Amino acid sequence: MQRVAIAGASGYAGGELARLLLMHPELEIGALTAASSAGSPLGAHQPHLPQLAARIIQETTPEVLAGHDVVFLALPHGQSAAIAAQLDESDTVIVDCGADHRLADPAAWAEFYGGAHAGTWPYGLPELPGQRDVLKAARRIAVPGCYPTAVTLALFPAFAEGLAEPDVVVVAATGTSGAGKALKPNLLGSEVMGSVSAYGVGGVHRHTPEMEQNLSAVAGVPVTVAFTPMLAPMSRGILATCTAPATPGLTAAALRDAYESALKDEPFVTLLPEGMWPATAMTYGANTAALQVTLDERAGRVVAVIAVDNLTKGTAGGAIQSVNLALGLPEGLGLPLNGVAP
Ligand SMILES: NC(=O)C1=CN([C@@H]2O[C@H](COP(=O)(O)OP(=O)(O)OC[C@H]3O[C@@H](n4cnc5c(N)ncnc54)[C@H](OP(=O)(O)O)[C@@H]3O)[C@@H](O)[C@H]2O)C=CC1
Ligand SMILES: CC(=O)N[C@@H](CCC(=O)OP(=O)(O)O)C(=O)O
Repeated sequence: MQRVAIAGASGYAGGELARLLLMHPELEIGALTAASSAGSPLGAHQPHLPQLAARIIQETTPEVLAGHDVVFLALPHGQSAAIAAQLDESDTVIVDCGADHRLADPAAWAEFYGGAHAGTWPYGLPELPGQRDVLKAARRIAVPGCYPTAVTLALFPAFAEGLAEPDVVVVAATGTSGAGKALKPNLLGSEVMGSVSAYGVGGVHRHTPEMEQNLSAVAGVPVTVAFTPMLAPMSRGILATCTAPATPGLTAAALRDAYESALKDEPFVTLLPEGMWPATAMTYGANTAALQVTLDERAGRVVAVIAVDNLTKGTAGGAIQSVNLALGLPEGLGLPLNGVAP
């Protein structure tokens, strides 16, 4: 058994990590830490985890996090880099579920996040071409953002085969848990229920450079992404519609073949049967992405629609998938393939 600490255990990402780790046969939960909730029982914050209800949350300090094989940092942006810099354990796998170590370009960091760029860690998306080999040796892992996970999985097969022009448009709806637990006026139930609203419009959402980074690496040329996120009245889930101009001469059959071939060995990315379209409910609580692709022949565009659970494949499940690789365990160990329905 390898021992695992969760910093940010009172939050949404920390709670999902704990839920999944309780089902993992090779990882056991050690320290559970947070900030304002330190000293209180985990059950007060994660009532869906009765096995851990009596565990007392500790302060997030290097001393408390020391001595674990894996440390998950599910902390607000900026906080994970600060604590990671104090964790001087080269053999420990340190996993940043926040954004601090995702971007390679300091200028993009400065533009979208501001402040000092903490550096870049191996990117925790095993499905990206070549990334499994990187993660097998990793002792630091940057967990992708939830939207970039969805968008990258939806479009990488097209860009890997040169089937789309590098001019992407994404419109994606997310549930409220994406914003974390902190109370925000626009996330009050009375504001969210019965309404879908756009936010972060006009190229300003901080996940834009991360999507561009991933797709540009696959395409081998700079890819621009026009991204419009939306808030939907659901607790979990992302549904992203991703389109790009088709390269001249592309046929629907060639597009389907490319996706089938890119995804045939991917355990967690399901290319749905033709005619079936993704819905967030397909992935609820599962470490899966449900994907469909087609060619809009009239508009000349590749259209990929994808659903993920932002907390599972979009954060905690994806993080554990990468940790499995880093520890030399089977990549899918302990991770749910089946969702919850209805
Ligand atoms: N929610 C999502 O869908 C996704 C989240 N992430 C990332 O995961 C991270 C956590 O997000 P999420 O769980 O949603 O956020 P929450 O607001 O739900 O939880 C934040 C957690 O961090 C703790 N915390 C806050 N400040 C500090 C600090 N200074 N020192 C130590 N602990 C602190 C909080 O403790 P306390 O409650 O005691 O104050 C809480 O446990 C973020 O970086 C986010 O970007 C990534 C992908 C998707
Ligand atoms: C509804 C809502 O606000 N969603 C979040 C989702 C982003 C997220 O959680 O990802 P990281 O914080 O890991 O980058 C947002 O759009 O900012």
